Amino acid sequence: MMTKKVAVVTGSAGGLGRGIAERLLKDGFSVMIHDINKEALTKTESELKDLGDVASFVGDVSKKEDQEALVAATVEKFGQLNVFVNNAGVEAVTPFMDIDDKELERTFKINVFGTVYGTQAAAAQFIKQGTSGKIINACSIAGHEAYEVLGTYSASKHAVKAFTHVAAKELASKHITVNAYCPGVAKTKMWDRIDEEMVKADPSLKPGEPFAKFSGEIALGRYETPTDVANLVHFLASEDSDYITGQAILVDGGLVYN
Ligand SMILES: NC(=O)c1ccc[n+]([C@@H]2O[C@H](COP(=O)([O-])OP(=O)(O)OC[C@H]3O[C@@H](n4cnc5c(N)ncnc54)[C@H](O)[C@@H]3O)[C@@H](O)[C@H]2O)c1
Ligand SMILES: CC(=O)[C@H](C)O
Repeated sequence: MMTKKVAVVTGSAGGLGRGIAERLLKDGFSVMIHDINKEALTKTESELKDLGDVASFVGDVSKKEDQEALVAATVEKFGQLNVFVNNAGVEAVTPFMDIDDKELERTFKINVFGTVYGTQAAAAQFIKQGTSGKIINACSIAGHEAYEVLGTYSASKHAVKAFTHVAAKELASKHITVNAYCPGVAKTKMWDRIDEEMVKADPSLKPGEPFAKFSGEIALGRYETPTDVANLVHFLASEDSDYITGQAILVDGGLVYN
């Protein structure tokens, strides 16, 4: 009997992470969903359980010990680890001159330190198992371009892209691939908050206008859904992507071209 492959998706109580977890369950993975928000995570786990083998783990990606415990709990529950999706992330919306220590620390601790800790914990497990493995990071169009009032966030996603390249180079000899998905504009709770903060930063804007302006520039004429992102992560988690590593792939409907 073939053993089922096992995936972890961080920050998957809602938004893009939940969409990714759903898709990987449909693909036949056993999936450990994970989030800092226990209540939302428990609800999501019960909603996903009919799709396949799902379990949940509450943790904070910015804490190295939590990331290690997440991998340990996954292996204890499902016997191995094959795919680790560093999806959890937070936004920061502030005019450049007002960026402060608190914002820099929070954003970098979650988006950058979290990705590094998750990658280290997953790679250590793949090496211990003596198997190949796939690490898949959440980057963004903001990791390719830089956007006004999104300076801290853009810088954090550029750092995620750089760590994706470096980890891919260093881990290739262990048959571990490291890639990133770079979504454009998806209507999740993150964009609800970005919209609200952009309106606060520029009172000439009305609620909904920042989202409409960003998504209005998408060549394919509609904003992104979690399914659009999950379709790419499905590919990056599959054997079809075995010869791809170190890439930060845009999945944005035609918004950023590089
Ligand atoms: N929504 C977009 O348009 C968009 C575009 C590009 C990239 N992204 C990236 O995709 C990822 C998911 O975005 P989303 O829109 O679904 O966000 P979201 O805010 O809707 O969901 C993020 C989830 O991560 C969890 N989380 C936050 N901090 C955490 C922590 N410290 N530890 C564990 N979990 C934590 C939240 O509780 C939440 O459930 C993020 O990395 C984001 O930067 C989103
Ligand atoms: C939230 C995000 O990464 C882009 C700017 O939509």
